[in-house]
Amino acid sequence: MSAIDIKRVLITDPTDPIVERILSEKNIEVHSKTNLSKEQLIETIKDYDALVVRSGTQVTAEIINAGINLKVIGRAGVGVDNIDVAAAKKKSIVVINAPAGNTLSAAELTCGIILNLSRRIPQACASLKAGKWDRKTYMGTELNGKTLAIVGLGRIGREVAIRMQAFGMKTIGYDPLVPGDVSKTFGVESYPLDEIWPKADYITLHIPLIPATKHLINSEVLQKCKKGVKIVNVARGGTIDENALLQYLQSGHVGGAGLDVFEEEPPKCRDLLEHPLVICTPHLGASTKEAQVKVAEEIALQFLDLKEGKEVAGKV
Ligand SMILES: O=C(O)[C@H](O)COP(=O)(O)O
Repeated sequence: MSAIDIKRVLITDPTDPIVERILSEKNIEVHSKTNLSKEQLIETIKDYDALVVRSGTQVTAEIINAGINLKVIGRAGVGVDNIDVAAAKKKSIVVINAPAGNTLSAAELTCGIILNLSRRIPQACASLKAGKWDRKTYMGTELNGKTLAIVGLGRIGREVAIRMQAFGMKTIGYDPLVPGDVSKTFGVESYPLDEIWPKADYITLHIPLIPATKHLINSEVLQKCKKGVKIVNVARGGTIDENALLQYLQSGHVGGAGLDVFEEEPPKCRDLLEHPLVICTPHLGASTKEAQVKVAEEIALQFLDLKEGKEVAGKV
């Protein structure tokens, strides 16, 4: 790979200061400008040869084409669905992500959501804070002995499996890239998707948003699930058809949903957010101090490698 001359880096989403520290030690100029409007970003980007974003900045073809000096886009995180990778490739702009740094944080949030769904802790807490003493509504269920279906058995899915096994959950899963003998090594029995749905008490998604996964959870799938199934999404919003989910929550077929990500962010689906069986967080999977340091460091070090013409692990 030929060396990429990175001199000026623009950061447009809140990112740990370690990026700036690592890059400025190598005499790379770094400017952090968050909350830019689309127009401001189009105007600003022409002065930079590298861009660092999280999921907040929409790096559209228009932005990429305005980046007349742009050579690299670094995603301080995993998902690159907010970056028009095809438009970048057309202009020979290298896109990299930080594939490993936020794994544990995303897995831990997922486990927390599963526990919260089983006992409705946020709802019970809100009820008590509102002055009620309602022990009846908040009768829960144990996780022990229940089946957790994990769709996507990559880094995060595996960590979720291992942790939830400690609560006595049976873990099953599906991943087209992970054969059954491999998933067995971390205690997950693999099944084709169609066989997963009727077995699961809880379903958690750990998949990217690509055409094949858009609305993976839809009416047809929910119909095949057990009554009372609980759905967790700390991956990408578009993987669930939110209208279908709301309809199945309203009918009582779905017994709960824990959502950290949404088709549109911030979400506009108020009926879904306000449903009493829904617990939700504002895309916080990677929002821990540890994860943010790790992904920021991963991106900065890869920028230095690209500058030296080295191959990098996060090349998309
Ligand atoms: O894809 C990711 O890495 C996560 O969704 C985190 O997104 P964030 O960097 O915007 O928190």
